[in-house]
Parts: sequence; structure tokens; C-alpha cells
Amino acid sequence: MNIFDIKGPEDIKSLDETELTLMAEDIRQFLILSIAKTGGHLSSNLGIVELTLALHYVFDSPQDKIFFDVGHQSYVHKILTGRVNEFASLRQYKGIAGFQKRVESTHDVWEAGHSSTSLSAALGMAVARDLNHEGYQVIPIIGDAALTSGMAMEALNQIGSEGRKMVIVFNDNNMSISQNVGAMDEAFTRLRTSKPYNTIKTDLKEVLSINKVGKSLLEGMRNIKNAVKENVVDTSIFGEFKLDYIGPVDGHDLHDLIRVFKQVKNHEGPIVVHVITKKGKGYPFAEEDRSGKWHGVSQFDPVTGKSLAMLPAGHLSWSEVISNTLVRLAAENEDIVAITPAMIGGSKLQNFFDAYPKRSFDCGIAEEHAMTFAASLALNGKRPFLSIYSSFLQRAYDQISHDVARMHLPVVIGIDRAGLVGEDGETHHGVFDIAMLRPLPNMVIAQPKDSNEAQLMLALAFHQDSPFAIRYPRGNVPFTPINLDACDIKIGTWTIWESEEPSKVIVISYGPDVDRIIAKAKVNNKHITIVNARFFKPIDEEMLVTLIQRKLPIIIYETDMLCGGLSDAILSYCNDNQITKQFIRIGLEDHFVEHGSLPQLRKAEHIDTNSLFEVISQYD
Ligand SMILES: Cc1ncc(C[n+]2csc(CCOP(=O)(O)OP(=O)(O)O)c2C)c(N)n1
Ligand SMILES: CC(=O)[C@@H](O)[C@H](O)COP(=O)(O)O
Ligand SMILES: [Mg+2]
Repeated sequence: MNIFDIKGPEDIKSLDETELTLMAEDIRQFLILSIAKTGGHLSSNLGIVELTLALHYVFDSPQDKIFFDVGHQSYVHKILTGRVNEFASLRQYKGIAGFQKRVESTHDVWEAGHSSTSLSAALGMAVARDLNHEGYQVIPIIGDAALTSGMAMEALNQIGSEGRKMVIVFNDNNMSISQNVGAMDEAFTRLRTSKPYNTIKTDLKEVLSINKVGKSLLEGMRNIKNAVKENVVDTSIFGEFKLDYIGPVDGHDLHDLIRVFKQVKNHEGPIVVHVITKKGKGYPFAEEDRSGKWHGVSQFDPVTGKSLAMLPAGHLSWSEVISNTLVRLAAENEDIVAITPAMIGGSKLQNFFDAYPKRSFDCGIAEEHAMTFAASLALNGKRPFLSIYSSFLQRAYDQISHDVARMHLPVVIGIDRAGLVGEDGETHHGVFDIAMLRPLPNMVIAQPKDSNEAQLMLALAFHQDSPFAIRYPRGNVPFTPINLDACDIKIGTWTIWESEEPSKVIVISYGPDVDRIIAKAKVNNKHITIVNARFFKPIDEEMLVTLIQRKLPIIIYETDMLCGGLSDAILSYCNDNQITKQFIRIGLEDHFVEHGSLPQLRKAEHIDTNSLFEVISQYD
């Protein structure tokens, strides 16, 4: 059968194991060629081909609920549920999403993008099922990194005590985006490799054949347990949570996978099926990678493995500008330490980790913990830099409020991927952090307009004593290292650019848009004043009052949520100081923004510079 003929999971149910194996190979080749054209999450999907095939072969989606933690590895599921012909549009504007989406298919029974929600979701489904006297199966698939996160642990805790029927598929590829970290990961490694489990691996086949003559799988396991030794079936951490466990199972052996899933179908209560897979399976570049380079990719040449993304000469990513500067500052200040919650690659912190291994901490997917850990380091005399993606910062809101801001601790928070991020879409746009952080007392919140300002702001952040959030977007920026001692930025000050002719309009904006607007104003000979509102908190009240006194129209141009953003700060100030002024506000309205390229999304949301200049044209 051709993969382009798959309309739904029923189409693969008639295949025999040989045909399924051929299908797995076709899917792999398809994934490589298709993702090479569109970009996307390659290696996790290559690793989960047989596992997804086996699940859809044995269970009956959508009645049975098969869903993936994070969702970045749901491409095979999309292929098997009738979306193969839509892959040319993967992650593109109005195309299929890179994660599960309920509007796309009835087979997408849960949506995510952030890690470690699947087990809580599974319990919700199982409880609702039981309360409704229904009989479907609940099958969350969770990776070894996602499973170490606090949220997953909280869910396991309740799943164990509730004892509801579900099959938790533990997809263990011994990798997070890059290498997995932490004590729990070490426990997984023991579980994966220890002799007893190798024994079980062999015994599993016996168990399955025992079952063929009528005994249940678990009965078989219990027999082994009794026959060998109590500790042979060491259910390890899962046993502590009162979960049954079976594994490890070879995640690329369709035969074993199918037999195990057929067995656990009839199991009462929650059971973990531990499946060992290889991230990047079948594509040597991705298989060998331990750095995370092949986790999420932009377009590449499938033959050479070379990325087709071009970094313009003299540019660096914003993340690199920050991390390079951090390395320089840390050379002068031994108290600086760096923390990442599992995003060492994306945050470009490898150079810091190499330069200062003892001052570098990867906490795993644990944003809440990372923030409180940083707070305590600061309280105890260190100068922590916590790099965190804007959308993942949402996980650490209580900690930044309760621990960092309330105790007024000098944690420097690098908010990476601030603003719209593009193809990852709704779950990943970093558009809420300004609104989240502004109400918190003691916070300084800033965004540089260019890499010079970024370097100076970071230096400033370590020379003051408040919690300091510095936000910067995904993407690249021209970069030259500058003298960090020459920092003349004062907290709460904005800067101003004036056209040569007297201005007819004032635009207040921030971030890299400031220079884009200046460039466009010059080209179009617009007579405007452009303000770089580089601090959201505190705002530059003095400059604001002066601007208002000029009696010109003022446009506040934001590229994040309007609600709670810069214009809200300005309006509140005016209201509280009896200043009457009507502003024109541009920014994101009250909805979640879909996925697509940045230019497309900015245009669709009317926050591109063309939209701004259409408004400017009404006043000049
Ligand atoms: C809350 C949160 N933090 C960080 C991430 C970024 N992230 C996406 S996938 C991933 C690694 C997931 O590893 P694992 O669960 O083992 O799945 P694998 O990719 O290995 O299949 C991380 C850290 C995220 N999606 N959500
Ligand atoms: C699924 C996930 O959360 C990450 O893989 C994310 O897609 C990374 O985004 P960047 O590509 O911006 O690092
Ligand atoms: Mg993994």
C-alpha cells in the first residue's frame, strides 16, 4: 500500500507485519524528504514511526484516545490519520500544524506544544470515561525528558492513586532536545540497561508465548517474578507510583510492539509500557546527533544534510548576542551563573557551559524549579542568569512572583523567543510576558532595539539589584562586540529619533521594529518622531509627558498582546496623572495567533510595518 493512499488508521489494520515494516520505511523516507522542504521536528518523528504504527494498528482511534506529549512527534500519527497529502503545508500559514490540532482531525483528541501535559490529560479522559460508563482506551505517549518534568510527576502521583485503566507509553530515546539530564534520567538509564531488564526483555517473549496459551501477560510477569527473584521485575520508579510496568520493548520491532499492545489492552488499571526508541532513526545525520541540531530543523538538503537557512554575514541570533555577552561578563564577575530549563541549544548557551562548566546548570524541563533555584542562588550571593523562552516562562509565573519579585532578588531573566515565533504557532508565541510581568512589584522589564543595546542592557542588569527581565526575539541581528564598560543606559529611560523636518506624528515602539520604522520613514520621507520605549517597567514618564505636550498624534505600535502591554502602561500613567490624551494603538488583539511565517502572521495581525505606515499616512 502506498502511504499517499492512507485515509485513516483502518487502512493499515489489514496489513501484515511485513507490509507494516515496509510501510514504516516508506513513512521514514517521506518524513525526511517532506521535512527537508518545509522544516519541522525531524528526529523525534523518525524515532517514533514503528511505535505509532503499532498503536494505530492495535487500538481504535479516535474512539481510543492516542495522543502525544508536547505533540512535536505527532507527524506519523497525522500521516496515519489521513493527512499525508497535506504535509507540503506543514507548519505554514493556513496549513497543518506542527502539533496535534483538534480542528484538523477527530483523531487529535488533545492539543499541546508545551511539555508534560499528557498524563494530566490522560487522567481527565479516564475519569470522565468511567463517570460516563464508557469503555474507550486512553493512551498517552510521553518522552523521557517530558516525563521528568514536575507536572508529569504530579499527574503520576494521582494516576497511581486513582488506579484508572490507561496505557502510558513511555517513549524512551534517551534524549531531550539535546541530551537528557538529571537523576531521573539516570534512573531511566538503569531501567533501560540493567541486567534484570535484559532478562525481562528475553523473558517478555516467553511471557507473550505463555499468553498465547491463555494466561494474562501480567500473570505471566508475576510468574517470572516469583520464579526468578522478587527484584527481577524491578518496576523502579513506576512501581513507587503504584503503576504496573512492562518493558523495555524494542521500539523499532513492530512484532514485539504489536504483541505487547495487544496484551496491555486487556490490562486493568494504569500500566506503563517502556519503549526504547532511537531519535533520528533511519537518517544517519540525525541518528548521530546528540546536540539537538536535528530535533527541529529548517529546510535542508536531504542528501548532504546541510541546512539551507542562511545567516547573513555579520549577523548572530539574538540568543547568541546575549550568550556571548554573558560569557564576557562572567569573565569579570565570578558570581555570574547560567541556568537553562532544557533549552541549552535553542538558547545558545553551549559556549557558556563550555567556558564555565561549574557555573552552568541545565535543570531539564522544569521552568518552575529553575526560577526558584535562580531566586535562591541570588539570595545567596550569586548573580544568576536564567534563560527561558517567553512562552515557557508562563510555567514559572508563581515562582517569578512569589520567589523572585517578592523577595526583590537580582535574578537576570533572559526572555528568549519574545514576540511572535512563527511556525510553532499558538503554543509558542512569546506575546504574553510583558503583560504577565508588568504587575509584579520590583521588576525591571526591558527590550533592546539592537545588539549594541542588548549588550549594554545585559551589562546593566548585572550592575543593579532588582529582578531584571530582558526580552529578545527569535531571529538574527547585526552584531559587533562593544565595550561593556561604557554602559550609559539608565533604567526606565527611552530614546528618541527625529526626522529632519518637523514631525507630524509620534510613534512609540520597541525592539527591532524601532530601526525598521526609522529605515522606512527615511525611505518614504516621513516626518515622524520615533521613540524607542526600551523599558516597559519603569516607563520613561518624563519623556512621555514631553511627548504628550507636543500635541501630535501618538501611535503606540506593539508587536505583543495589547492587553497589559506598553500602551496599557502608558494609558494607566495618563489616567492616574489626569492627562487627557487619545492614543492610536496597534498590537495583537484578544486571540491566540496561529502558525505561519513571521511576515505572514504580522500582516494578518496588522502589526507589520506596512500596516503601521498606513496608519501614519492618515496623519502626515
Ligand atoms: C514547558 C516546555 N518546556 C520546554 C519545551 C521545549 N521542548 C520541546 S520538546 C523537548 C524535549 C522533549 O523530549 P522528550 O519528551 O524526551 O521527547 P523526544 O523529543 O525525545 O521524543 C523540549 C525541552 C516545551 N515544549 N515545553
Ligand atoms: C517543540 C518545542 O517546543 C521546541 O522544539 C521548539 O519548537 C523549539 O523552538 P525553536 O526552534 O525556536 O528553538
Ligand atoms: Mg526523549
